[in-house]
Amino acid sequence: MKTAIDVQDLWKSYSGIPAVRGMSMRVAQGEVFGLLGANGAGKSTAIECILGTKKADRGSAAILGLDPQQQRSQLFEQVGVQFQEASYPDKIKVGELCEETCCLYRKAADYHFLLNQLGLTEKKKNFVSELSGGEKQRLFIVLALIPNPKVVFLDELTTGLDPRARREVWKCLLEMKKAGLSIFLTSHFMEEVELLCDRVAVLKKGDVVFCGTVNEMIRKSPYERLEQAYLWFTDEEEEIENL
Ligand SMILES: Nc1ncnc2c1ncn2[C@@H]1O[C@H](COP(=O)(O)OP(=O)(O)OP(=O)(O)O)[C@@H](O)[C@H]1O
Repeated sequence: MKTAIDVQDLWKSYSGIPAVRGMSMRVAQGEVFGLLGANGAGKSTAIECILGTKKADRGSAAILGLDPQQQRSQLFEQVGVQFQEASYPDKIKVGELCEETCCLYRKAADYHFLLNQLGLTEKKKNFVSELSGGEKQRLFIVLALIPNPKVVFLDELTTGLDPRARREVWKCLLEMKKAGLSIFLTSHFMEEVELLCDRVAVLKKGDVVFCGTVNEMIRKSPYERLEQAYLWFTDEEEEIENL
């Protein structure tokens, strides 16, 4: 199977305090891979080092065989990214933002088609600031898909959404998965992880403490549910009592 993302012994510290400690993992093309971990475990730092927007102290990362630092422009054309705190000017309309994003790419997708696929056609003339949380997240998916990417990175895409909006986003992601896209996501929702992810890695204070399928993760813990297994791997056992 072809490799979409290859991370080898990645290290990153801030002022001498390690945030990611020797992360290694491979994501196959067409796979949905989930990076899990508590707040501050190092997920966003890992994503930024993999994408090359932050420089790792040690180790290497390749996306589609390309070096994110040395081959930025080639990579930019093939990778879609949604960051946790994506911010756009308030006074821009949905259609305008899509058009501006399309201008950045040589082979941009037809954004009208994407807006339609994600149920946002009627919002084309609305200001981005007028969209609901769920609509905004769906717009971020559209923007991430505009490059016609082979790989997309989604950092806590459904955080802050109500259950129905979250399910709408899941439906979109399942469609993307069916279309063969490689997806690297972070999430705090175990239901989402179970539904979407082929494999997961669990980060604890910068260390990868588990990498494998959801079923393997449950089997390797003393528990029967993913949420309990996750808390066990991250040493938050006192929380399990409350589940
Ligand atoms: N620019 C920075 N300068 C200093 N410390 C940072 C910086 N960015 C992150 N950190 C620290 O690195 C650690 C990992 O942070 P990171 O944002 O990668 O975690 P995360 O797993 O993505 O968390 P969350 O789930 O809350 O988004 C945290 O202790 C954080 O305070």
